Amino acid sequence: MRSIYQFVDDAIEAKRGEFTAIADDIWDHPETRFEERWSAERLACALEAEGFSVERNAGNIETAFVASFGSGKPVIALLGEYDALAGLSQCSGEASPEPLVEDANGHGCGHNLLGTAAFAGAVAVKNWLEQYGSGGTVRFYGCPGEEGGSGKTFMVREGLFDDVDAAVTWHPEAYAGMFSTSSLANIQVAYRFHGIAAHAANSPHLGRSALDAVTLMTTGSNFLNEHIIEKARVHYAITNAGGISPNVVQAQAEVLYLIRAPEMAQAQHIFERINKIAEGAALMTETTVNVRFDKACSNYLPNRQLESVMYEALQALGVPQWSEEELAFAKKIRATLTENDLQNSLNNIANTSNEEGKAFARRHRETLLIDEIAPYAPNDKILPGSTDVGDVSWKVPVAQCFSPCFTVGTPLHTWQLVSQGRTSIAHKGMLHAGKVMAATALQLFISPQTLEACQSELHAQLAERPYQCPIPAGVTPSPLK
Ligand SMILES: Nc1ccc(C(=O)N[C@@H](CCC(=O)O)C(=O)O)cc1
Repeated sequence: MRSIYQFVDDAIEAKRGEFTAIADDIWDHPETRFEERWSAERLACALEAEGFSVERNAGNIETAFVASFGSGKPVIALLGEYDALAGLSQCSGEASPEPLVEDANGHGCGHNLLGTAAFAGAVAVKNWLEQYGSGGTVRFYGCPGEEGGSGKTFMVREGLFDDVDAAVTWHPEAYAGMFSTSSLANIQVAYRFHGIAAHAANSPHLGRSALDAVTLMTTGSNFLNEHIIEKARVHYAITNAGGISPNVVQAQAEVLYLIRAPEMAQAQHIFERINKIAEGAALMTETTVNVRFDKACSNYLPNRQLESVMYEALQALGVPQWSEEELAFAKKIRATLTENDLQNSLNNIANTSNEEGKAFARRHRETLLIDEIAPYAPNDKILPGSTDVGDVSWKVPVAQCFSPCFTVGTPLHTWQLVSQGRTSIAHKGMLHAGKVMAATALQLFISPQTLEACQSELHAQLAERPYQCPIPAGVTPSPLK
């Protein structure tokens, strides 16, 4: 048998055109959380055409689906995302901010690539199972609403991962490496204040302002910020300011909080304190407050066994090489980034490893497109962000890699990222990630001992810290309003 690395490389290269077309199609239809109807259907149909059987509306979530090929154990999952961000519309391949459609959505986190690479990986695994397999199931999980929605946490709560043995995924980045850190747990919760409308000049004494309550609540939580653990973060967005008329006392107003901490228990503790601030604000203003739990996700639990399998695949497969045209475009993008953008991006790269990682980041200060694999070292660091892959990682062993899709220094959630997400640079990184995920998954089919080692590692952790889904029963996925 040829090496599995050669196999996945051939399998994915053979359909390069189809995969890049899907990623571009999803880029062309940017849909925000839980409204990814077009994107989910594009992938679901492509999976059906490849012989997968597709369960749509998985877990009763309209834009979630599970595609399976094969039968029996082990069940290995590839996780794909396809949601976009609001307000980030941008023409592709441009080195200046130019919305494609004013005020429209855009793929500012590269999820058009994320979902498509997982699809490519699933197809390569399926091909291998057909030719060489002796049982087992490969699944593609169509995971909606990662951005602010925690789609996967809902999917975990609905039991969709109950019979899965391990999962792999990735995230587009400026470099090839391992997602070796934890991430922040978070809770998102909406506070809606109800007051009494009144003429703001004639009878303000009869009005009770919900907007005052929001203002006092945010003031209170900003004071709280100094008295919580250092790594926690409390952000908010005022989602309803009570109208646009200053001469009407605002009868309703809403603020959406995002509370983050390294551990879910810490986030829950801060959430309780924020609830008291909300009650205090209502008391001060003689308004009432309604608390709506929106969503939550757990911190990510790295699985060192599975990570080392994936890192081996990454090293065996090598990294994309860049053409003169790609480097020339990257140079133009780099010219739009600040020194602070670059430093922040290099810090993020350094954060995924130890001293070697810092040296790697320093070495790439002038690099436009990285063509070297970042060092990997298990560490206790925390990504300053959250991901709903966290909840999957408490359920089954998970490994995640990064793949180079963007110019070094490109921040996530910016027009520069949207612009690069439909170029040959992004396509190369995406196909590369598909190969790494496929090869990692195949090792688990080939070596039951390896899979068992990954599972023992997780079970040892769960014995000490059992998992509880942080989203209470009854809470349903909420689209961006
Ligand atoms: N490899 C990554 C995974 C997630 C993110 C990220 O930006 N996640 C959002 C998720 C927000 C949420 O969970 O609500 C965030 O942290 O704000 C960034 C890199």
